[in-house]
Amino acid sequence: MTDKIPVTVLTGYLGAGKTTLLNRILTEDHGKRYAVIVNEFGEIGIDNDLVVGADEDVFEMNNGCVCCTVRGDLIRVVAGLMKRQRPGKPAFDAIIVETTGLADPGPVAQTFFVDEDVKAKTQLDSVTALVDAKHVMARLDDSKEAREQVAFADRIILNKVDLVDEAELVAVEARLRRLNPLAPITRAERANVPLDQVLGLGGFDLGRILDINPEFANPAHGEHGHVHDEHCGHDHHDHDHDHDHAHDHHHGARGHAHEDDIKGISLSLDRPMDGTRFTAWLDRLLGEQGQNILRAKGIIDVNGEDRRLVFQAVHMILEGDLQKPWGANERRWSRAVFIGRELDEAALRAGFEACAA
Ligand SMILES: Nc1nc2c(ncn2[C@@H]2O[C@H](COP(=O)(O)OP(=O)(O)OP(=O)(O)O)[C@@H](O)[C@H]2O)c(=O)[nH]1
Repeated sequence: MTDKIPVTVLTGYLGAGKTTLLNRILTEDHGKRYAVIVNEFGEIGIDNDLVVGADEDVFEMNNGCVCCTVRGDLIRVVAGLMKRQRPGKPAFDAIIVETTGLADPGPVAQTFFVDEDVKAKTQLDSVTALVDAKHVMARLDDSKEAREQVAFADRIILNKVDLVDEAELVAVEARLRRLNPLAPITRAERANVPLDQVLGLGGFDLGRILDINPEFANPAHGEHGHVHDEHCGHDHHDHDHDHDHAHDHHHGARGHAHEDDIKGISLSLDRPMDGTRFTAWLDRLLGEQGQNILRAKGIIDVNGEDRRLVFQAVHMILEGDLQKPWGANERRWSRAVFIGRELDEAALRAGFEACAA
């Protein structure tokens, strides 16, 4: 045993159930204090508000895409966490990092091996991948990131088993197994896995990852604490920069391995919305364009309603409910993010704004 703080990385494609699992972890009666780091695709923080009991222990990193920028941010956030103390011990028992659904978890995991300071104080416990049983086959076909997430995992949670039949589950499991022969696969509904199958595993297998990528634990340019990978063609000299949005969207031209055809569109409105009109618009939108909408979610200020309307969609599957009331001094506003292919931003914005009450 070491006194290093264990870190669990939750990965999995958009909408697979990472936040659902996170909320399960945070609400279980375990007497532990977790620091949660959420990295979200899109500019408006939504995940932060969807994590239960979201308070000062949730740290958000909103970046348009995931590469060296996020690792620099991650190092800063983790280093900041390590400085906090409870009497005689660190402020947290463990750290959980929820990566964006579009991220290759490799660079995130790498952070815990290449930065000396982080390495000295933390221990990567495991990388757990959530898999959406209904949509994963299509994603494994068309998304390199989805394949990497599965290949990289120490444990795979095959979630949403309620949405498919047994034959399909068996087929999915066979395919996951081909991508990752070693990680145990646990079936789950609403991420209902026993927590001892996710936390405290001591499961991150560096040897296995070095088989896949021998360069994994080496700083790419051989510098002390260098955290960038060989794909990064940017000018790296400043690890202390804040969010470096400036280079977020140029990877395509540099051959960066992101899914450049996928776009995240953030919408917001400071006036209340007409609930009926908004729901009808969203239903119609998902009906017509659900194939292209990988993920949508939002928090809506509904006219005449004290509670916030929270909606979530993965392709055509939509869930929504009224959640906690707006606080007396809280800014009441509606915000939503749509992530997908071939989305018409102007039309989405116009449709959204037309729902104003
Ligand atoms: N039917 C069904 N829906 C589920 C299950 N698990 C999660 N969901 C729903 O799937 C949607 C996405 O779940 P999240 O936990 O937000 O997924 P995520 O991976 O955090 O999503 P991103 O952060 O956007 O990538 C939500 O509407 C959940 O309620 C499940 O086992 N079955």
